[in-house]
Amino acid sequence: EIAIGVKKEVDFAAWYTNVLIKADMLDYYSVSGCYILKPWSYSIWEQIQEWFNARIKEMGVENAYFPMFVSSKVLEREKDHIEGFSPEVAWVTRAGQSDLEEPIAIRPTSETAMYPYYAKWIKSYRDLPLKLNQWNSVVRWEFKNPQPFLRTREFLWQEGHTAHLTKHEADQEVLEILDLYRRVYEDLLAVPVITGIKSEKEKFAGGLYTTTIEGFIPTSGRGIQAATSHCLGQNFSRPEMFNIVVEDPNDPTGQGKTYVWQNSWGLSTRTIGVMVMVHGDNQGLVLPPRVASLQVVIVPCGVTAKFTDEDRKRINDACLDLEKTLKKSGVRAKADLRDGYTPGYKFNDWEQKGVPLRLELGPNDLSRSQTLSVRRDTGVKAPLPLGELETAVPKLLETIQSDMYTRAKDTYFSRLKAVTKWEDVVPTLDAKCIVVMPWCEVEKCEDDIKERSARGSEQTDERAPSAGAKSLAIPFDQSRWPAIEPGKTKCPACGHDAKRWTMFGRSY
Ligand SMILES: O=C1CCCN[C@@H]1CCCn1cnc2cc(F)c(Cl)cc2c1=O
Ligand SMILES: [Mg+2]
Repeated sequence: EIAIGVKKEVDFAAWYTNVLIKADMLDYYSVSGCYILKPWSYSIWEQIQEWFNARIKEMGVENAYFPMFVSSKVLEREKDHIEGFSPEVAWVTRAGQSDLEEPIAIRPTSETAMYPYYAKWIKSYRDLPLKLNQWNSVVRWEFKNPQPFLRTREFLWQEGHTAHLTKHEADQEVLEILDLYRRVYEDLLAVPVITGIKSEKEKFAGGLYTTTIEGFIPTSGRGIQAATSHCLGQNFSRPEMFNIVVEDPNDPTGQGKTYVWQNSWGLSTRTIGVMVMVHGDNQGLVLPPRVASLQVVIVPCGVTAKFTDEDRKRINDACLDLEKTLKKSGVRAKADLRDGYTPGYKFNDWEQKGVPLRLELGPNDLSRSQTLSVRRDTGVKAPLPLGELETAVPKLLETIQSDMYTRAKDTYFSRLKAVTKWEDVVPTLDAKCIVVMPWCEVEKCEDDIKERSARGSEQTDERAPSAGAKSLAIPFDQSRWPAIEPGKTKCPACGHDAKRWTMFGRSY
């Protein structure tokens, strides 16, 4: 039976929320747009945190904590930084019965909370580089319909904010962090991403450039910005902004000053939503073993009513032995000895929760001193000799991890369509694919593409118009597509000279 009650390809939005509820990942909360992260999903965030935290510390980044409150005069420090964002800023206006003198913003991101203090603390080039990170939550009072993990009014993330003496140093770190983000998705979550740079229109307006990892959700055919690493340039350190300036040791006169070069980078619990959408199926969640809080569940089988109590005990003890053996070899395993539930019920329960591997153990298995393994990702069953579990199970988990990644990567790449003729754009988007175009990189052209690619815009029939395509990224790796011949290859949208292959698509 369809455990989730609705098929993924039939009603994706309903499937998504059903999976999250049935897998006990979250619960709805009394404030709309907010969700409770239950242990089954929070443990995934903890795995990501542990992995990422260790690696940024190796880079010399230190964790700190700034207050969540930002005074209005500080937040509005630079009009154009927050223009466009201000409708989503949440404000504290009252405490108890009394109104506050000045409303206080709840941080939507921490640049304006942190950088006045960067200016205070950075007095000499010897104070550089300053590399601080925060694990916190931010609030953005979005009005578009919320989606758990993907668009919520409060979300958990990390936000790194660094200051450097030179652009070169900042440029290097931007890419180093971006590669860590790529690895969080590809190595931990088995989710493929494409690294690249954002167009001028799509970048963080307050920065110099934005690098990004772009995910892809095959079921909806939409791209999704999976994490970003911005170089802010000197935009936030210049005098009109936070005036973060040091003497320049590289200046031959010895009198020179330089504004510091800054980066900021963020990865959020959106990671979890992407992982659910990419790997989940009609039985529910499918967890990559690397981040599964439970990697192996052991279920006693074949124990029927006619069995004596000591038979039942013999099987249960054997399951407990398996659990102990696996735990000793570093596998997160658990024997499900719950009374009153049939094996079938337990199978369904753990399949919905996405546990990567099930080991069934019945009297026949015991007599052959083997256990029947069942993979969650493919359903493939294979007997494993009890004596070889310490090596066979970790190996099988690694195989599951890499197979999940390979399958997702093959799907992603099969949906990247090189398009050189405008008439192929909308059909490609409608086929739930991403358009990769030799693009001119002119912002006006980008606006046109978005407008002209909104389905139902050019055709006469007013079918439900769907959002146009926006540029997702200019991939760093251009070698996947035929070389663009400067002055020869033309942009399919406007006919100007194309510069680089660029991904366009509908997106979250
Ligand atoms: O994306 C990241 C990584 C982590 C640190 N921050 C940057 C830029 C954040 C842009 N951004 C994003 N959303 C915002 C919402 C707001 F209400 C206000 Cl006032 C500002 C912003 C805003 O600057
Ligand atoms: Mg936003």
